[in-house]
Amino acid sequence: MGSLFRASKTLKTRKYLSSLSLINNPFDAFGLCQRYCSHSLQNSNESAPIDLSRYPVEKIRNFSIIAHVDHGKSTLADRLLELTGTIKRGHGQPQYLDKLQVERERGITVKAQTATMFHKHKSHGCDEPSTFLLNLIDTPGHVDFSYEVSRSLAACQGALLVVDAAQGVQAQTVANFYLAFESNLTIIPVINKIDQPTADPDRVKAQLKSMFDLEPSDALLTSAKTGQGLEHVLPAVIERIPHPPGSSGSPLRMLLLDSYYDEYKGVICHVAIVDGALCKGDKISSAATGQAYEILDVGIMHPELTPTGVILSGQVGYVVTGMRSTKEARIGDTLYHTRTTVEPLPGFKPAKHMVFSGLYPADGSDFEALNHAIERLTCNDASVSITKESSTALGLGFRCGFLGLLHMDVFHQRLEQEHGAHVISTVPTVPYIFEYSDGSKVVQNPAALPSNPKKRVTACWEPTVIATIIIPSEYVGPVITVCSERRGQQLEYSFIDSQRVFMKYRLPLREIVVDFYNELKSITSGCASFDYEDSEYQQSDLVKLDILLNGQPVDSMATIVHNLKAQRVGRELVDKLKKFIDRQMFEITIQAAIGSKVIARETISAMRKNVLAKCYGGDITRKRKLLEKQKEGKKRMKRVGYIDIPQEAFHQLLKVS
Ligand SMILES: Nc1nc2c(ncn2[C@@H]2O[C@H](COP(=O)(O)OP(=O)(O)OP(=O)(O)O)[C@@H](O)[C@H]2O)c(=O)[nH]1
Repeated sequence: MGSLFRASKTLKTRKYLSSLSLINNPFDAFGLCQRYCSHSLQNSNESAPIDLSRYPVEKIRNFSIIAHVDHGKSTLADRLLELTGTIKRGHGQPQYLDKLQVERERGITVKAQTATMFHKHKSHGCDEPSTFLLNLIDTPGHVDFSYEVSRSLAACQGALLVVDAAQGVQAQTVANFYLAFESNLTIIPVINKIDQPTADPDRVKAQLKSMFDLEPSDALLTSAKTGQGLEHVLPAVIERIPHPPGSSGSPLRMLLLDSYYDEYKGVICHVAIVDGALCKGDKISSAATGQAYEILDVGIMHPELTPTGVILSGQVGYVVTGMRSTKEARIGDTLYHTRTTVEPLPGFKPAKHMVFSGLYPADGSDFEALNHAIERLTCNDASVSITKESSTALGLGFRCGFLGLLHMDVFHQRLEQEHGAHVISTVPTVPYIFEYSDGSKVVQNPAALPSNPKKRVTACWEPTVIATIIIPSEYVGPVITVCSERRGQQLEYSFIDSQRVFMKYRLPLREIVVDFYNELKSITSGCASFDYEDSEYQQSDLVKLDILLNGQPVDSMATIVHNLKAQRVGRELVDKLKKFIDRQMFEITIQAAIGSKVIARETISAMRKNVLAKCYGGDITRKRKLLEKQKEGKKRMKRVGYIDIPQEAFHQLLKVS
């Protein structure tokens, strides 16, 4: 009954709009929206409870919260949402905008989230306070998700740079500052956690001045935990951050920021209206694909999806179109009214895949189920690249490209938790370039290389990164040792203040994807902070390391390593496998080899079945015959026997660097 009522109401609205002969006239979008809104407000509180036409660009502020991991972005976002009445105080759900189960369990933000708030503020020179529309974007802090940060910043004119009052400036503070700075955003420094006993806001102010030239007097001092100083945050946002450019009277240009799949509504796109206005029922086209759609629903995130029937220039909101899959929703795409001509917006650089790994169903017969789970998850995480592949040991599976190791981990966890898939993942690898006499090739799967690439390969290159490391000065020695062991080259070394050192290293990506950050943290008692950005390829002496079980190479365990490290990595892999492969009825030899040269070897002895159990006393020759038969059988098993490799063995291999 309810849906029938809604449907007839929508029909009435559309008839009303057609009677105004505006529905197909995109140039009069703003007029249409005004009429649509006032009409809707007169007739229904259900479809348009918030009248966005009251918020011209001058009354809008779009800002992000950026910071190093755990400096309190999501907690600060919570407090601002409470302060503006967007969510109830004591809603019982800390880090409200961290909606994914994995975000709650790990206490990290993985996906940027937008929330629209309304705040009354009396501007300088005005007699009366007026209400402003504020769009807050909470961003992830971890380096793997900096792509999310740069996308969010495209919809903003300002950013709150949150810094922990005790920890001070850390590696991702530096990275995020430069992302915001390069996007020409107004940066408001917020020194958070001032309630901590070890807080030293003056030291942090001095760091902000020396590293980023941010004035100490501009810094806001807050405690998102106790609420201290929070009353100054939103006035600073309104006073210091400029309103978005653009005008609602211009032809529509809408930037597609993100998309996800909802069981009931289909694809939901997060958008920023750069110019013009958009109404429910409008026809829009994609600049990337040329595909046309009708707007079925439009609104804001307040903080849940709240239909408004219209969104106007400068606002950030969501649209539901008839898109069937998120593959149609190209992040960074420009959407515009069909039959208008607009200059597409610059969009975003495509996400760069740093790490590749094979994903296989734990049970070979579950391939279709895994395929389905991956398809559904990539609807909500379009930054993963997927291609099908097959392995002799693991059967049919997928080669997936991730933004980093944490991203890979989070993807696995979401596959298991949200889609019930059980997967085996292979050793992560980085994209190497191998040059053959007939051209070069990017290798994302070591199994694709011939066993002795040196015979045919004329040169090989590996990707490098520029790493930023910030540490207390007493740990400089051990950190330099670890970086040189990982083939790093120091580029910069300076003091942030009397206690902390800032270093820049060029490191091969292969060396940091596996366990580098954990090692850094353990040698610095958890005080190191680390960030990286990708850099150029460098020529390198690489070899393919094969793992053989009973003489048979296991393609899914092959890896590419630097020649100098091959011996150590081979030994570690063989030792780990010996620990995790169970004894079987036959002997198992585990070997690591480069081409035909075996560089490490271990043996797992056979379990012995007592074939003489039923022979009570009696003839020695009969016993001998039984033992001979057993030996023969074992030889045969060793040749044809299928060795069970537990999932744990694959997981352990991930940790060998
Ligand atoms: N003492 C104190 N703790 C705080 C304050 N703000 C946040 N915290 C705590 O710091 C931890 C991290 O806070 P989050 O808000 O999740 O940090 P975040 O920057 O969003 O973290 P990521 O999303 O992982 O980057 C949580 O345990 C918070 O309770 C504060 O002002 N004072």
